[in-house]
Amino acid sequence: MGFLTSLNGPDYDHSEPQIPLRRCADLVIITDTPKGRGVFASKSIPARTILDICPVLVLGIEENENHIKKTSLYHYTYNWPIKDEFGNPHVAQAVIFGLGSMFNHARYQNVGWVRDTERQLVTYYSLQDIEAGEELCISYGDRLTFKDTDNTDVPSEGDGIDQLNQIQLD
Ligand SMILES: C[S@@+](CC[C@H](N)C(=O)[O-])C[C@H]1O[C@@H](n2cnc3c(N)ncnc32)[C@H](O)[C@@H]1O
Repeated sequence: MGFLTSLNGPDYDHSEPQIPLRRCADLVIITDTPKGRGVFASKSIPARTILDICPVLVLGIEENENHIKKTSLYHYTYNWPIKDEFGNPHVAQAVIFGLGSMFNHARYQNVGWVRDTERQLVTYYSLQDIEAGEELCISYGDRLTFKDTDNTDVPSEGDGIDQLNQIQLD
């Protein structure tokens, strides 16, 4: 069985209401980075280490449109697939508790994640060996609402290219 399969597979007994949680101990938050707060490795972390298993709050689509979109919380939400009463798919937003909301964006991310829609969890894991002192980042996609401090290739304002558009977390 593969590593990712084991995140959603036999490790979890879906008939049990009890969900095992795991967080890697070798992580710190640094508060004064160019990206604001960020998650960093305090020791080296091997590839495919589970970093955090985070519970999720799925927001109603109208709740998000009418309220959350007007607040800073919106910049911490993930796209979350849901189905309506007729089984039609929609994309809602979800607040991720735990470290999931603290990972900054990098185009070359070293953190991957797996969504468990049934149990409303996201599991984060290292995609590669990570050195002590390295920042742990996910990719938010290529439509960002902010200027990426890592990416010096972003065209300057006035180039007519609207790159800093909407956040897109998957
Ligand atoms: C989900 S939060 C990440 C945690 C955040 N840094 C904090 O201090 O709470 C997303 C916000 O972090 C900042 N951010 C994340 N990645 C960034 C990057 N590559 N360059 C600049 N700012 C970034 C942006 O302000 C973005 O709206």
